[in-house]
Amino acid sequence: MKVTQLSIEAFRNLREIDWTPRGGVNVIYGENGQGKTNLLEAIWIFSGAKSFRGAKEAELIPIGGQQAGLSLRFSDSYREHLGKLRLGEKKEILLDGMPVDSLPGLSGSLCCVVFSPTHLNLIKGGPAERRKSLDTVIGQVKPRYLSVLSEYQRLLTQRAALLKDAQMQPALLDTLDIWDEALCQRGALLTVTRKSFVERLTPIACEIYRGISTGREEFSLRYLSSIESDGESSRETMKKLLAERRGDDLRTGMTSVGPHRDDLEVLFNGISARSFGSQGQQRSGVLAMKFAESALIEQVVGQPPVILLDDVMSELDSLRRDYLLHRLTGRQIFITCCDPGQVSGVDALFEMKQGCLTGGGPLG
Ligand SMILES: Nc1ncnc2c1ncn2[C@@H]1O[C@H](COP(=O)(O)OP(=O)(O)OP(=O)(O)O)[C@@H](O)[C@H]1O
Repeated sequence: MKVTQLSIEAFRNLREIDWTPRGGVNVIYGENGQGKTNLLEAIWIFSGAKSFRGAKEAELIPIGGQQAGLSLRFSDSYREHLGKLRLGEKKEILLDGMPVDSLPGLSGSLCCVVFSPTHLNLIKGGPAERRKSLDTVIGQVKPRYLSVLSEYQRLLTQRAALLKDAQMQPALLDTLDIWDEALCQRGALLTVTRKSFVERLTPIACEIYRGISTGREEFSLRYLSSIESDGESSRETMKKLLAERRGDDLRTGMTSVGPHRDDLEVLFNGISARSFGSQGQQRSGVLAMKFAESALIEQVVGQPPVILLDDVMSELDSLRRDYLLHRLTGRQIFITCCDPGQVSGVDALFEMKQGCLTGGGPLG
């Protein structure tokens, strides 16, 4: 996949940008706080995934302004697409001229993998970070997964309200089985999809980890499910566990089993990377996972995703930088950095200064 043109009317601190990137390695350099990450975010938003900085939609609108407006032309192996976004009071999202009701509705058209320093939380942070990361990448290759996820989350909220209300009106408990049935149907589907995704991701991530790490430790990933089933279906197991724990759930007002409680364990030589991994090991582990995502997206959708690398080159030594760029040959890559001298094999160089983008001519 390739981004062929990005036009920005207004987006965060970026204004009136009409940009034609190249097919290979695009480097956007500039001092801190100029708008380099904002530019990557402007591309990423068309993937339909949530902001990789955890930003709310309102934060994308320029401070003091009323609206954000941007459009992106991108192509896959079959055709060119045009996405248009207007955020603010008069929200409008269009894909190839057709209205889309929300940003997640764009999922499945532009596949991107992003890696920024905040992604170190994938190992250091809590389970929610890892679940979100898995959901984001699965959602890109299976947009239907996101609808099931949002139904599941809605059912969880409704079940929590019911558990609470049932303390005052016990008759409401009679309806709990119906909610649990619906919850288990979605919950099992999410669990099975995540597990099989992690099974496919693991060998690729291990191979990449071996390539980028100087250590000899074995890298592995394990999906930890709260509904581990022993032969029976995940749905049956979840139903059984929900029934067993109904007393606890009534007391706490929360649902204690299901994919919202799961985790992705990252291990070095079978030991928790979160608790025992060094900074360098953790960084290499996250990179391996991110690059494995890219390879897996390519396997599933049959074409490579667009790669967004935000400010990560300065954190890597030259051997790792070269290894990664070599692995990414043939893809369109956007790299932001302060010092463009750190990146080799650049196809086009752009400078970001106070929200304005210049350059892109032949490299001197
Ligand atoms: N909604 C907004 N409206 C206007 N300006 C914004 C908005 N959101 C962020 N900014 C500004 O954008 C700038 C940050 O841009 P960005 O994060 O892209 O910087 P950067 O070039 O990637 O910097 P660094 O190298 O430090 O990561 C800051 O000056 C910030 O104040």
